[in-house]
Amino acid sequence: MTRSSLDWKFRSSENLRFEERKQRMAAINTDLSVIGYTYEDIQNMAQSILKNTELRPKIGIICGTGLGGIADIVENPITVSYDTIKGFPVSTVKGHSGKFVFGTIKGKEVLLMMGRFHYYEGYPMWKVAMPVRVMKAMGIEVLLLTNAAGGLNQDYKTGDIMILKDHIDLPGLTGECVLIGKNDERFGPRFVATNGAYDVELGKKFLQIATELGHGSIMREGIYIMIGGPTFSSAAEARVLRMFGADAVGMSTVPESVVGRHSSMKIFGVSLITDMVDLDVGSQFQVTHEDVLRTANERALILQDIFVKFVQQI
Ligand SMILES: O=P(O)(O)O[C@H]1O[C@H](CO)[C@@H](O)[C@H]1O
Ligand code: HPA
Repeated sequence: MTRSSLDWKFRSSENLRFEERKQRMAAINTDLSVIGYTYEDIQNMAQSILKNTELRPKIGIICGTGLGGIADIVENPITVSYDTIKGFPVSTVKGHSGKFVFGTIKGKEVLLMMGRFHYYEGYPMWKVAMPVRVMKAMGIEVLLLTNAAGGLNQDYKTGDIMILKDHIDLPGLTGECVLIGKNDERFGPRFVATNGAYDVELGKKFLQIATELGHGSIMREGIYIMIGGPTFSSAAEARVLRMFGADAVGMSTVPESVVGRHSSMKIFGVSLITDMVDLDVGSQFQVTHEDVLRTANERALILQDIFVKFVQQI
């Protein structure tokens, strides 16, 4: 074979791979029979995002509903909108703006995800947490998860801040685990222990900083349970969740935590208790997304203060 025909063969196979990749990325967003992003898909997304910045942060923060204010503490922010990243899902929930923010907090490099994906938006579970794999591919080693959650523990109050000691993966327990599907060992092992997922030292540090800043009275440590949503729990359901041992309920975080653990990341999780879940069967109390956003807004400055010091000390 002559050199030029070899070149041609090489180039046409490259083109073919490019075409296949393009079709695959399109199918990922539209065809539910496509399960998962390949390792190469994830690497490509990570590389395309990193082209926007010279920063290479090791700390990643996922901002929960209404908690995007954490980005206000980021110095010299560089934003990368999700809709500019080929194959990346889009945010559809109010309070999730849909972009990555690179920058520094008191000089320490960070990467924020302003806008997470939820199962109730219609995304398959594997897609909900795939940004965590992209973050890992970008070099993130410590993952800080934040969320808005409803209080189940009757000692809690709206506005409390709960450090996650553990979680209950209700969808996972009922057959919708985020790691279902073909496993690529380059992401992590087939079977993964999720016990002890939340780093104890990070939890202690967060609590200590919050207490030093004078917020000790609103700090809690507890167990988060994930429900699929988008319905808020009925009182009878909430009683079951409480009986399971959960202190707070939400519709996110657990898939990200599981994928983070699968990817050998250090994980910290915190819930802002945006509302107290009614356990009184027959009560007409109805919580709304606006209630959640309002509490998140009210607590924004406190969370920012804690995060500035927390990130500095990681
Ligand atoms: O978990 P995050 O994304 O913080 O949001 C919580 O708030 C929304 C409900 O108001 C749900 O999406 C729930 O999961
Ligand atoms: N239930 C479920 N998810 C939530 C809640 C809640 O009360 N508040 C914020 N996210």
